[in-house]
Amino acid sequence: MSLDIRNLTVSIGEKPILKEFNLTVPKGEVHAIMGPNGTGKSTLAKALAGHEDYDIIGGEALLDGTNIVGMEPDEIARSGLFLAFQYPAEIPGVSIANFIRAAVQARLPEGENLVATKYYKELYAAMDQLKMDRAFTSRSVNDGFSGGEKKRCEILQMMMLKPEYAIMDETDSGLDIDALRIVAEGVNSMRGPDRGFLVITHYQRLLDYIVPDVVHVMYDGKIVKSGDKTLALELEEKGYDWVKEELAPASA
Ligand SMILES: Nc1ncnc2c1ncn2[C@@H]1O[C@H](COP(=O)(O)OP(=O)(O)OP(=O)(O)O)[C@@H](O)[C@H]1O
Repeated sequence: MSLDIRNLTVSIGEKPILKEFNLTVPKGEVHAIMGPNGTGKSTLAKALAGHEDYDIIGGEALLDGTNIVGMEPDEIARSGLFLAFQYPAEIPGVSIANFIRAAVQARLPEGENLVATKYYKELYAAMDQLKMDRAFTSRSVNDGFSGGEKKRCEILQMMMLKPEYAIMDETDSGLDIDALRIVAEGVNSMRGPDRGFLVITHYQRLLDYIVPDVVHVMYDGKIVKSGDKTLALELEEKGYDWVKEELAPASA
């Protein structure tokens, strides 16, 4: 059981961004992707989530064997893939409680109804874990939230939806040190044999808290190097130039 991305080629307008991209994240593992700005990390996340601006012109993305390429975003979410956005959208007029409730309901088998008392009990427990004030439940999704509050709200959604696979796009950006730890604990509490994570980050520090099984380096629309968690430390220390030099030693 895995999220299996095979030869995925994605363009924005005429510009190719992902070029025959390959990656497998088995259930039970946490994979991290690092890489210089503009190499296509967010493009990967958004293309997998079915964002309309990204044209998938080749390849497939198999979620436990089912190809999600071409599916609508809500169908992809119902299939068990969750994306925590780098820049979460604001949804004025829709409360967090109602938004998450509708999303959780949509993932239930047809004919099954969410029991309100059970839902709120779980919601409050997750909010307590993330140290979110309960007053947030009645606020509109992300409307006027600080950067860190938006990221906590994303993790709250993930904890309630319990996806099979979660992609986190720079969830650590904008978090203060305490919030980083709390968010990481939220993620760690969800780690297990039935779930896979893909964590996109620029900073090794996040990976001290969410310890990855595999670290990948993405460059120019492809994974160009993979290793264990020590690769992140090496990147932090040496930057990306040595990886680029390894790719093109003749021109270095
Ligand atoms: N909607 C868009 N329209 C045009 N170009 C885009 C669009 N979205 C992304 N791009 C371009 O695609 C390339 C890859 O962007 P992407 O956001 O995937 O990179 P990234 O690796 O996530 O970068 P960062 O580390 O800075 O977040 C960039 O050159 C970017 O300018």
